[in-house]
Amino acid sequence: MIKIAPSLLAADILNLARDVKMLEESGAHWLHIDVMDGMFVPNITFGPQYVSALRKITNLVLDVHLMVEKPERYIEDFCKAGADYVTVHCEATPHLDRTLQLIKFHGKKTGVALNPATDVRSIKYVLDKLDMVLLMSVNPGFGGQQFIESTYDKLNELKDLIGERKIEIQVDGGVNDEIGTKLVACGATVLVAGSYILNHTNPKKAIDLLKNISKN
Ligand SMILES: O=C(CO)[C@@H](O)[C@H](O)COP(=O)(O)O
Ligand SMILES: [Fe+2]
Repeated sequence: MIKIAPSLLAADILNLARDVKMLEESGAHWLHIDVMDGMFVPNITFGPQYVSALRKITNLVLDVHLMVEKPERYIEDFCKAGADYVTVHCEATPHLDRTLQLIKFHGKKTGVALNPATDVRSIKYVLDKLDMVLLMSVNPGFGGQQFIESTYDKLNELKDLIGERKIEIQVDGGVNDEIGTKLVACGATVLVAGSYILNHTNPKKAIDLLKNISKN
């Protein structure tokens, strides 16, 4: 089954609890939390406090996407705040293997994110430590950007690299139902969608369309 992970970057920050309840009632599986530090990416967003506040109001999977330089500095904080998945960028640390071990040490699921220009082979030697790979289909930093078409080829390469291993394949950036259909055909198992879901006139309908992709 395809998992749908709305990005809270597109939620109304002053009505966060309302939006989370609406996403729960609309059938979202995960909540995707975009953490940006103003260094790895130009934008600044949320910290561990945001995750602990969410943890108090929802049982949905909290999927934390760290767009942060040297994420190893913050793994403990985000794990203790209640993250379920912690995803770090392979471009952001010289110590990817150690950082993944740290996430596992705290009992959480591991993810590695790859920017659009990063070769999938850069994660070849950490595959045995991964629960998820996140392919960025826009350049990280902002919601509402246009999907990058080369992501489909990259997905095919990633699937070959992963082989029979049980690793979730998440795609993040510019996803809608039409693009999602092609992504799932190429092997994506988790779809992140921010503006498509939260700016939709009927977010439940947007989630339903994404959820129904696997049945097509
Ligand atoms: O990580 C990021 C952006 O850096 C994403 O999670 C976006 O927040 C997705 O938003 P849309 O492209 O779906 O609007
Ligand atoms: Fe993200």
